[in-house]
Amino acid sequence: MGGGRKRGRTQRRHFKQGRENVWKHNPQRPPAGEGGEAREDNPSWQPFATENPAFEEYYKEQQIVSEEEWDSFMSMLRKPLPATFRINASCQFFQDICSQLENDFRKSLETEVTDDHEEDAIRPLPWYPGNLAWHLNFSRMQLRRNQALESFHEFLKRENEVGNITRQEAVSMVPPLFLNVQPDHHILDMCAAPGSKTFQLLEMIHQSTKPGLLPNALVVANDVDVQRCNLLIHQTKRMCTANLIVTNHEAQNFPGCNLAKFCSKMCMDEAKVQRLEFDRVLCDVPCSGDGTVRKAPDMWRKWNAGMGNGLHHLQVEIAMRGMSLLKVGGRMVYSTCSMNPVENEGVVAEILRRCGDSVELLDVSNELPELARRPGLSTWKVRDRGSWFGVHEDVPRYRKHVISASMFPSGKGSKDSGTGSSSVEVNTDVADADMKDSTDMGEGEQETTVTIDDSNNGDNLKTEEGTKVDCESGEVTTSSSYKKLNSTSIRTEHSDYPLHRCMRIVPHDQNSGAFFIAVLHKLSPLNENQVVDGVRIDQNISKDKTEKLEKDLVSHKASSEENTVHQQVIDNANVLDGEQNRDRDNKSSEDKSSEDSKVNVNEAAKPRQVERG
Ligand SMILES: C[S@@+](CC[C@H](N)C(=O)[O-])C[C@H]1O[C@@H](n2cnc3c(N)ncnc32)[C@H](O)[C@@H]1O
Repeated sequence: MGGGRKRGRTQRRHFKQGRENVWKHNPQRPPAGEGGEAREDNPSWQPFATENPAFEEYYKEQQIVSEEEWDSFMSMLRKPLPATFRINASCQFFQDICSQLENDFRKSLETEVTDDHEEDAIRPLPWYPGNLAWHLNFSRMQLRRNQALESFHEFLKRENEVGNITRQEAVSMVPPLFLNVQPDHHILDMCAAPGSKTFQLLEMIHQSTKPGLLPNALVVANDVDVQRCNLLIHQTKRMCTANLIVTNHEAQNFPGCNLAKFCSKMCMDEAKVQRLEFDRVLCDVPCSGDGTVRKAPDMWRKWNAGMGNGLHHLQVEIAMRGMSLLKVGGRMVYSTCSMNPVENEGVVAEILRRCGDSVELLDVSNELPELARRPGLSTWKVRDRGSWFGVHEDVPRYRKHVISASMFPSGKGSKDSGTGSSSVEVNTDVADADMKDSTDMGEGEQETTVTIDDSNNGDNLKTEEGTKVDCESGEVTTSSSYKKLNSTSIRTEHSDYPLHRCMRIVPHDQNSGAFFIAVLHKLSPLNENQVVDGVRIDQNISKDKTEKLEKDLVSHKASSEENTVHQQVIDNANVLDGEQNRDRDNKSSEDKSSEDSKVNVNEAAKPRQVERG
């Protein structure tokens, strides 16, 4: 307990220091001595600059909302985000908490309503099942400062601390709901920290289990950042569950795990080792986070188009690893708190391209009907160093290693694609982004920390030929092959995939943050080419590469046969999926045919053309 208190204080100190840094950069900082603390109730003064012309230009061009609603969209983005929380339906005092909210607070807080559009001080979110999620007509700041709200604030803090409620941004509660979790599921949360969605998943598996009994389900919550894993553990220990494993891996290289069901002697027999496959995968990837701007207003200052471009490949690789770890018949939800199509529809389209007929994008329009959402985009553009590109072919050759074909709607690369379309690295050339989620934070937790190295995305950028390009005007001041394309006259393309099935949540539809969600269903095992090191199936793999793949597959098989490990969960880092499955009794899988997963090495090494259209 003492340690927890200490950590809380340290986090608060870091949070304050973070604020101070924001103040330093904020030209609208109130003059000293004018009592100038951030005051949301003073309309004439904003604690942060809530403008960024590049941001506005970008999203206007991407047409994420219509021209008519642009002003409502922008003005909602500039408003502080109302606080929301979720009740833990698996907790002992669940009924008492519900009745306290309905019968006491809902009435006693009525007089505190300040928003003309809202009648209730607190109300359940209509789309969340069982009235378990609540919306407050107060921001977190108001909650802290308003005397009349003090007892309510104390209630929230107390119940949050013991795990009876969780303070979490409304839109962040959406992805787990689309997983349709059952109490016997194996669930992988690939990028889990700080753990709000993990907690939600734990609530779901415990909710339908009788008190005192443990569900058969297992949640594996992973994050690459060890400090954030600490936050994740701190968050999830409130659940007192035995059904959680926290891991610290790169999600894109998440190891294949085998379950040894019986005692160690039996494990000697390879036939008894069972591969751990997941019925559900949550792929809530690191993203530019611009959908959280209402909660993290320093995003206005930090935002640049390169942030999304720089994360696209990592997001694809994480999602592909998730897909390969998913059982046939299972669901994976891909989500971001970004509005950027390069991080959203662009990634989903690339997953569909790589997985071919093995994966479908589900139409979930009949699930959570009260949740206001918009269809995903089928057309978008890519912005790089001040220029817009609608097709990959128009990207200058020397930028093709950064701006790859997979970022575009068709995913089709030009002949001079360079390595771009098969790159699996995070493009630190574009933005060195250390993305932190800010959708879910309780009291005393840290606020968003987004560290973007935008040195390459400043106003004036140097091209590789040493030519200066003005990012916003796009003017080239000396001769260069990097020519500005007028965004209205550029060629654009349309994706053939049913990307309208993706869901976009926009802030002005239901007074929330912005979010992106896609629900994917695995229909059959992935072809090995689809998962091996991100090798693109739509490329002609050279003979050399094919031979190398064959060799790797054979040598992997040999080594995995030599190294039979005897432990309860056997961790085979970075092994190829199908290969690992081979020759094993794979009864746990819902595979429609276990024969499907027995891939012939020579067959597997051949490129398979499954791209549509
Ligand atoms: C959007 S946040 C996740 C929020 C979390 N799902 C929740 O609801 O609380 C993204 C997380 O991805 C983690 N991350 C970044 N790169 C990663 C990688 N390569 N593998 C695994 N996790 C990664 C970050 O540390 C961060 O905690």
